[in-house]
Amino acid sequence: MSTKNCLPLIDLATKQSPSTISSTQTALHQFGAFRLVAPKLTQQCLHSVFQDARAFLSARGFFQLPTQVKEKTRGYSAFDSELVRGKTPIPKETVYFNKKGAENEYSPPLGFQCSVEALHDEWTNLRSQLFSTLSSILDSKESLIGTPSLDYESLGVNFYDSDRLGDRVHFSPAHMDSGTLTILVRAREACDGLEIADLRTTDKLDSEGIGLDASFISVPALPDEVIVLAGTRLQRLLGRSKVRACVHRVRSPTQTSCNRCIANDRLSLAIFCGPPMK
Ligand SMILES: O=C(O)CCC(=O)C(=O)O
Ligand SMILES: [Fe+2]
Repeated sequence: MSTKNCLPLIDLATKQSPSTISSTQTALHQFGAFRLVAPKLTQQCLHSVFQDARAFLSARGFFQLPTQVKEKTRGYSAFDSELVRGKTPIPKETVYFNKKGAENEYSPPLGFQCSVEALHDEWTNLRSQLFSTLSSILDSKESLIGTPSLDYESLGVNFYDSDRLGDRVHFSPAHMDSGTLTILVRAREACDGLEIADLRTTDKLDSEGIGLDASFISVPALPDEVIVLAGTRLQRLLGRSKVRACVHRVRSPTQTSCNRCIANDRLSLAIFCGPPMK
């Protein structure tokens, strides 16, 4: 089953056709996900954010800084420090931006902050339109936009290094995100291990059960597109009959059946967000 057939592509610059509307309704129920045209986001990520995050040619990226420096940096979350379902460590490092938290000795390097800010500006141009399009596709009686308790944003740059994985097969075990939507931006490495569950292939409702039982499809990173995942908050708000929270996982490169995956490390950028006030 190819992603292009399963996950519809929304282009916010055009009116949604009846067939896009109906395939998006289906996809939100079957996978909790769809694709979004966002060339400015992917370009900013590839040409700027990811280069500041990872060593590139001669320049040292944030994740190659000494551990003692990273650990004192605001927003940094160390390797294996985050847990899925409160028990399984995730073999990744992340730096979170615009998340309220303890003040730390260091800020992320200025260039890195600026490139993330430029990407965030591109995202801000899409945010209201994405949520209003989603409301109309789902014919939602809940007003998504303008609800103070839903208006939040946090942005994380994730770094996965297969040298530190040991015998684990997943960079990220199957899980659901707890927010409203997650926008995932990745490098153009066609098949980078991201997989989502086909929720019609299982009766299980919890992410652990779904992870063990469901069929998963791989979601390649396509040029100029990002993936939008529904979180448990959107599922609760609109009801499981309309939207299911996406269960997703990331296979390590050695476990990916695609021989174009040669990179040992992997970067992704996740924007966790709810609808804005206007
Ligand atoms: O790295 C990815 O592609 C997935 C990241 C993810 O699932 C998350 O940050 O919640
Ligand atoms: Fe996630």
